[in-house]
Amino acid sequence: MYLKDSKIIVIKIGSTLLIDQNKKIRKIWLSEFAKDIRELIKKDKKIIIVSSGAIAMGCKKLNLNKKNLKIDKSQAVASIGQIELMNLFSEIFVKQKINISQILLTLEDTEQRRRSLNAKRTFDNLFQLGFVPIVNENDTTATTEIKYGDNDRLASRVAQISGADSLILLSDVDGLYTQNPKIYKNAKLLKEIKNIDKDIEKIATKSISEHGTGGMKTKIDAAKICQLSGCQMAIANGLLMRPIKKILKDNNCTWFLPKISKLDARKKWIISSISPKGEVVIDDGAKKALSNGKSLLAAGITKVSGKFKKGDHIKVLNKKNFECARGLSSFSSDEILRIMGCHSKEIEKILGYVSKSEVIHKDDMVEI
Ligand SMILES: Nc1ncnc2c1ncn2[C@@H]1O[C@H](COP(=O)(O)OP(=O)(O)O)[C@@H](O)[C@H]1O
Ligand SMILES: N[C@@H](CCC(=O)OP(=O)(O)O)C(=O)O
Repeated sequence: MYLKDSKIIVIKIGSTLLIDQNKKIRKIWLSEFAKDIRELIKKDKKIIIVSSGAIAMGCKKLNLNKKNLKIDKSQAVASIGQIELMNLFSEIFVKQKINISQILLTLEDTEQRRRSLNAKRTFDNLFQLGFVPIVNENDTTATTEIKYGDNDRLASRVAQISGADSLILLSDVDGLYTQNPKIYKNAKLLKEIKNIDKDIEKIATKSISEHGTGGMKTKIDAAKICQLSGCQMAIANGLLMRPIKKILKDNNCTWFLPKISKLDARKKWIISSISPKGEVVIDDGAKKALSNGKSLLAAGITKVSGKFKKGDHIKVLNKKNFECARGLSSFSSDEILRIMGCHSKEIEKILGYVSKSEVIHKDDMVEI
């Protein structure tokens, strides 16, 4: 599918792209990149940018060297640099009429299910409002043990949470090479990777630049997360002007292909929920419909138990009280109490507002 057909795209920008070796901000580059984003938005794509650079921008302002910073100092530097970073985006993106917002995440925000669902909701709402979220790690509060430390893995979690089709890690090289191309001039670019084996892990080494953090190692970790989320991931050269246009035109980068589809990844996540919040019992007609791959409608529900909210994981039981499916409810338990046994057409009248017609949509449900 690659980029052309992706609806939700996460793009990660490394610090090296925003600040050059002489500590100069690469404004022209960012302006060109903003044009790329404008083009994608025009094609109705939803974009999330994950941008590094808080520490690099803070170091620039304070005239410090990133390599010698201790963790507590770097947290203060990040807090100073994050404003600089967002001011930079704001100044440049406004010229392309792109609305931006800021989201600062910690490891806990992406690893705890409820918090990650909240983050997903915020992304969805920002898309609806027509804003491009710009994400960074909340470096000011994250300490070593609870820190991503690199935005490559953070970006892959953001891609997973937002249900992205593609993640692009823009770096200072064309992609993953057989050896570090900054050291070995005859290294060869690998264009497509289906399986991340030991050989791939071995060639992905650290960065040699002052501002880069994880090198290829953390990009491979990110690729592994993407492969299991049904998201394709590219490492591409961001130093070029209009880097996204270049990918669309030449595709001269490294693509990591997902191991499962996005739908399967979602279903795997649904089935692996450890604590469903409630249950609904269904009649034989509804059971038959589920076995035929249909959604669960209110008409087939005979009982509801537990207290749950819209979007929560629930169990579906047959009339003998055996679990036959699991899914994400489109209604709260209180709402289901009022609409169960009713025809879908009646729901709006009963609840007094417009809502979905399925209690669990087939894409949000796994049969057991
Ligand atoms: N096998 C490899 N192929 C490409 N780059 C590699 C490889 N091994 C190590 N690298 C290093 O990874 C760097 C990119 O990562 P990094 O500096 O962390 O950038 P970013 O800011 O984009 O995260 C390259 O500049 C290169 O020095
Ligand atoms: N959150 C940090 C980013 C750390 C990071 O991943 O940097 P990079 O390797 O340049 O993408 C910052 O904003 O400085």
